[in-house]
Amino acid sequence: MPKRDGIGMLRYYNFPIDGRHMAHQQQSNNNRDNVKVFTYNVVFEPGATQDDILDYSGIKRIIEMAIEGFSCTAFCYGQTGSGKTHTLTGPPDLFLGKPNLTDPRHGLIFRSFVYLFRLIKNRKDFHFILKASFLEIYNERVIDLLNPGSVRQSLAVRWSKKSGGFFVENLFNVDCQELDDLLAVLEEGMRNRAVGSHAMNDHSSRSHTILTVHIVSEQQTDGGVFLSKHGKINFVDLAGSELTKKTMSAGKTLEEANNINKSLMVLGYCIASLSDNKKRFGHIPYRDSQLTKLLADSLAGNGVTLMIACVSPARYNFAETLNTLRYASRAKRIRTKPVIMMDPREALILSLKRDIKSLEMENEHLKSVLHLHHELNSQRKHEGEEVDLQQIGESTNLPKIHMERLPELDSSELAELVKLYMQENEALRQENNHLFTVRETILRDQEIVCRENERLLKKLEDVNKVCIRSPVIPARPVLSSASGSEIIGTEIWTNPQDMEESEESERPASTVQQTQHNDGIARNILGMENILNNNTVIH
Ligand SMILES: Nc1ncnc2c1ncn2[C@@H]1O[C@H](COP(=O)(O)OP(=O)(O)OP(=O)(O)O)[C@@H](O)[C@H]1O
Repeated sequence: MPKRDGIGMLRYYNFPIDGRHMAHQQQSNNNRDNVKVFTYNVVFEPGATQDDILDYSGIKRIIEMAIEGFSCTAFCYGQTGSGKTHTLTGPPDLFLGKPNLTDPRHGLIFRSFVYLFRLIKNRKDFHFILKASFLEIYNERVIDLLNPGSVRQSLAVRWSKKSGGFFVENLFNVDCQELDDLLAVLEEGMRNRAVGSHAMNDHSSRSHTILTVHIVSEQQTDGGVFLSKHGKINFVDLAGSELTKKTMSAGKTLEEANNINKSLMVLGYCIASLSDNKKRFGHIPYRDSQLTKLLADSLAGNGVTLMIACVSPARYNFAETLNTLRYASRAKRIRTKPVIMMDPREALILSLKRDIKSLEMENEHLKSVLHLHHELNSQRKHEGEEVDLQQIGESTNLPKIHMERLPELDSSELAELVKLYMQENEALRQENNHLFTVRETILRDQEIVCRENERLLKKLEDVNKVCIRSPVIPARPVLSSASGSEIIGTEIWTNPQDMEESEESERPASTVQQTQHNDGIARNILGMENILNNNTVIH
């Protein structure tokens, strides 16, 4: 059994072959070049149980995402009689009497509800509010399966500017505190949905159904703010595409089949356009059917969608199966950008809170850097060094507000606080930039002085070498009185006649001492410069 979560999934029964085998089987009849290869995230063989579908289809991850605030959808697609309803809800007789909760035939919806409540029970730090609705689209009319009324009045599908999507007006949304409430919604809807029979299925769905569970999760954050996320999960059981010749539909069933096929065709156009990189940003004909209006968000919005393609491997159904396989692999190419749905006011508060926190941190950091410079500055001043640094303002104009108090502020006050922080941080940034520029200049000066020092040291060495080699007549002070080893203002001269003698003769004390004496080297360098430029006579 494959174990990968994914958006595309294939289920078939009765015959042990998958989509790839199907193509190979056909190829023996036709040309070898006609082999069709399709790839899906998971392929379920006939032996797969309902539990396997829950474990390996990826639906568990989808439910977790719905709890985290994403808009999720799981839908079954395929020709009539291929097992869509069986996969989602199990056989229809499950809902006739009192349901047996341990029946292994229960489908994906029932199992997902159990899994959902298990997850919710484990997340004690959240408060959950669950609501469910169940509708069907029958002959392009939207009917509330939880409140169909005696005449099965249809509801209007409208566009919401606020949410930027379509919604069904006056649809019943039932509070579901317990698992039983959700199961009751499922049972009620299954009892009310339109079912008919034709040559290919005794219990054929004559409508598309959408069961939606809205999950609002509330959590108290560190700052005391309550954050709520609005996730949802749609379970969509599409009516099967029908070749009316095969189903031998007539009268009412024929009208139903035409409407089913028409809406599936529009769904096909939408999927084809969305999966084509050139067309996906163009016009998508969502408005051409009620089904695509209500699935628009799942197909291309900010949601996550799991598609389960159901096929019949019988040779008799080859054309329909190939169609479904193509449909599913096209749908697999659609890319959505899932986002967590939050209350806009709470999302604003959360983002402002995040801004304040990061600005506060930046503020602290900038202040500490400035403080460091300030200390350095005072130290230098103390040592008598002249440093031209700007004085640093210790105090700030920011109101000191504790994080716990933030929830009490309304969004305009929060925005004002963010503005103040931004102004203050901008000023601190500028001050810091100035200090860094000064620092850079000082470092550059220091480097120049060092280089100059090195140059002079080298010169000094050269001079010393010459002095050592030359016989030296004792130094005669010419400028101020020279003391000890210092040669400032000392004239050194050599007598050419004494050259030979000089090698044996003792070096003058001043020179010897100077080469051994490294203290006050900087002053010596200055002195030597003087000598080289003015007084020294070297023969
Ligand atoms: N995996 C399966 N294992 C056993 N029986 C199955 C399986 N899939 C489908 N069936 C049986 O096949 C019949 C048709 O299945 P189902 O009604 O689920 O098809 P459908 O795709 O929903 O058809 P329609 O589009 O007409 O509603 C049912 O009797 C169902 O119990």
